[in-house]
Amino acid sequence: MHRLAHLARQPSRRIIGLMSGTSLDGLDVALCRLHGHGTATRLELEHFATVPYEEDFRRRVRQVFAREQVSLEYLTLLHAWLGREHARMVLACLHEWQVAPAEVDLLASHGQTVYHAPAHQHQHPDFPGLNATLQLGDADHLAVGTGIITIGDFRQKHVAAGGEGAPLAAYGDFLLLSSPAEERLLLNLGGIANFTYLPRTTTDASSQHASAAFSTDTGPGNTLLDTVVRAHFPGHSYDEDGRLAAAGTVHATLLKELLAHPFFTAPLPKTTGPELFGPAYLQAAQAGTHTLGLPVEDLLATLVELSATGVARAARLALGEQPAVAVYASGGGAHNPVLMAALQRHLPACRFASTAALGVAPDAKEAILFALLANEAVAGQPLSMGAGRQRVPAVRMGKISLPD
Ligand SMILES: Nc1ncnc2c1ncn2[C@@H]1O[C@H](COP(=O)(O)OP(=O)(O)OP(=O)(O)O)[C@@H](O)[C@H]1O
Ligand SMILES: CC(=O)N[C@H]1[C@@H]2OC[C@@H](O2)[C@@H](O)[C@@H]1O[C@H](C)C(=O)O
Repeated sequence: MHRLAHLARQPSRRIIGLMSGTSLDGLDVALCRLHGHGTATRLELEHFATVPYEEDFRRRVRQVFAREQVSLEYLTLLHAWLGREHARMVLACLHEWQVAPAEVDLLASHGQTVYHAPAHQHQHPDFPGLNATLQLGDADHLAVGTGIITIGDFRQKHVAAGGEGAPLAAYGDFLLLSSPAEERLLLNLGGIANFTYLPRTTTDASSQHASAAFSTDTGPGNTLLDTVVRAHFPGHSYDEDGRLAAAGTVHATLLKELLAHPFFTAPLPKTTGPELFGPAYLQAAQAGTHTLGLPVEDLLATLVELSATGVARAARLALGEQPAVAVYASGGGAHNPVLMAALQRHLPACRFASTAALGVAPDAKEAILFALLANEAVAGQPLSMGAGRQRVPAVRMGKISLPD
């Protein structure tokens, strides 16, 4: 605790942010130097790596991932095992980068979301209106395994304060990427797609512009695309550069059926996950439109269109009929030219670029977010954002795990 108090007073901190997302492609590890805190934060990314998950690793996570019913024994074992595995991966990165654990101030661990249950999605009769979310990979294992003080389990505070536990991106995007020059959407195309809306900053009152920033999920990003590729091409996990989708044709009837889900018209902000946008949702829509035998290229083309339409609809809900803002993309889907082209078509008045144009590596952005949140937990203040229904809970997030 003395060490934490000391750290809080330092002008800068060296923090590793960890993110393991819904795509289960690997653990993102971002070693950051953070200067200051709050709106004065400045960040340097010193090192970044994605430690890929082996097939057997993914198999274990999939035993419980987004499943309504699982073995409680398996879940318990996985919680400890993931913490230990993530610690091992962090140590391997540090070894590679020739950085000693003692040279790192904090580890910020998101863990692995295994179930996301916002009230609108679970509708369980025993828990009406209750938002909940569960991340595995216990932070004590990371702290003890690496010797680095670890801040983990960020999402619970957000839920406790009235949010759905996600997206947390608004907190980091607001601190790092707000601009006096332009209105921005920070669009993350992961397994699930989400964006942060950032109005222009005004010169004086940062509190005023903070009042309108918020983030929301928009629907599937890559998750359904990956599901289809895995089912049709064993050993492959995604449609590289959208080549298969580019060769297909959008099936209008299937698209309409997929878009009929009330999630797409629900007010912002909202969150979702593969619990909803998974194989059962796709199968039901295909069965209902007699398209179970659709060629895989057409199916992928339709799902790209679904992801792009989800983003465009949410952008219109946030910004009106003809959004005309700067959009900065990140996440794996930003590497998919077919998806990016569809987005530009849906939002013709927006200017698209990668977050790289803002100095933030697009694959590292979510891991960086957790480093930022840990920095705020230790040295910052709760941040107030959003207005009305879009109010973002004013909280500092994360729990402290000490190595000894
Ligand atoms: N070159 C590429 N072409 C097409 N798709 C790609 C490419 N590179 C990555 N992707 C997609 O990006 C996915 C990984 O994205 P990312 O790592 O952002 O997801 P995540 O962080 O796990 O998800 P989330 O943000 O929902 O938690 C891959 O599974 C794949 O679908
Ligand atoms: C519950 C959960 O893990 N949600 C993730 C997921 O991946 C993308 C999207 O769905 C987003 O809402 C969130 O992650 C990012 C890092 C966030 O909280 O901003």
